[in-house]
Amino acid sequence: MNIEPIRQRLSRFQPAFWAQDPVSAGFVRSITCEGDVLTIALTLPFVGADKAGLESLNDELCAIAGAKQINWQLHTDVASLAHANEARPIAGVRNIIAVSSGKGGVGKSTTAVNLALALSRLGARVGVLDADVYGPSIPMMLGVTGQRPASDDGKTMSPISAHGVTANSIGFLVGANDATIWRGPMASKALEQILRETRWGELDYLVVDLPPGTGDIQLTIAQQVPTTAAVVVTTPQNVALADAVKGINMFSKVNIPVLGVVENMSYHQCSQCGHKESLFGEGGGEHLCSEHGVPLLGQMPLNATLCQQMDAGTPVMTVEPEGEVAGRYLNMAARLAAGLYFTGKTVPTTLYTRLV
Ligand SMILES: Nc1ncnc2c1ncn2[C@@H]1O[C@H](COP(=O)(O)OP(=O)(O)OP(=O)(O)O)[C@@H](O)[C@H]1O
Repeated sequence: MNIEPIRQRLSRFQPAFWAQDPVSAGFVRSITCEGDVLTIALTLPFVGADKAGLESLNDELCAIAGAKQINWQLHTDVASLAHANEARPIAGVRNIIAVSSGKGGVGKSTTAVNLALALSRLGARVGVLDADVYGPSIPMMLGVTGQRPASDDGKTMSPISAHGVTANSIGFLVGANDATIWRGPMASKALEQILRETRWGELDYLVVDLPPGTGDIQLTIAQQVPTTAAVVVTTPQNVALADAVKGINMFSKVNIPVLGVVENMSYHQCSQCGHKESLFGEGGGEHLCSEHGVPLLGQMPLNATLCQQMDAGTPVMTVEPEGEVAGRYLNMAARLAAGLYFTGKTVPTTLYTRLV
């Protein structure tokens, strides 16, 4: 069979969030036709492929190939991308995504946890590092408060597993109130230890929840972690947006690409009548993104259930994975994963080795 017309059609198709078509991106592994089944095998270097988008080509491809059925074989092997700073890489961890916010309380940890769970649901191996040493909330949000990472050698720790991801946090090691009095150097030393002494194993993505703000501490942390790229979380209020700009500028100062902005608490939708109300103003995130040339990864409305679920340690991604809110996180995660790949530079993967 002449596969050239099939390749040509694929090369004119750009799935959602991709910066290239599958052919020019080098994702097509093989195209074969047996009987009346056309099999197209793709190897993707990120999770969250737009399968529905690809399948929208089925009728056309069948007509081109004279086939009756298309068999898409999607294989994912997440690429390691070069990290943007001088920090020593962590063997086995392919990509590190820092989640930050200029202002406190805008939903940074909520976003970090749900994006991590969404990446995991899309098929990735995911870890979460709670670098918010002054207010570690990841243990509570993952429902594992009070657990302690085990250490069989007295030097390294096994991360805690919850809802399909692994996590470590200063909150597992000291009382939450003890951490808040730490000064900058102490906090960053503690973080260095949790980052490097955790046996993360093989991870496609490590999501790092940074402390809020854009001061020296955040900058030090962003530089001590071998960060691949960052996400900035904001609410639509002017005060939060102004601080989000500081966050974007902070990352650009240390050459860490900002993959996008998540606008959280974008609006309130009445659970009774469905009426939408923009409590904090409208279009703030969009405006910020267009002004600073970064993508708007997504918007998340104010949602009382989401808040209750996070407080109870049963995140929305796990209790209502098919729901509207989870769908928004899955969409952001797919956009994030593709954006990370297309803005990055692929490097060889270093395999995990047990620390001795
Ligand atoms: N979209 C949302 N709708 C409703 N509640 C939300 C939403 N996002 C976050 N929250 C709630 O707001 C509170 C603050 O969220 P979170 O702890 O994620 O913020 P943060 O920016 O990480 O805070 P900090 O500055 O303390 O690190 C939490 O109780 C959380 O459940």
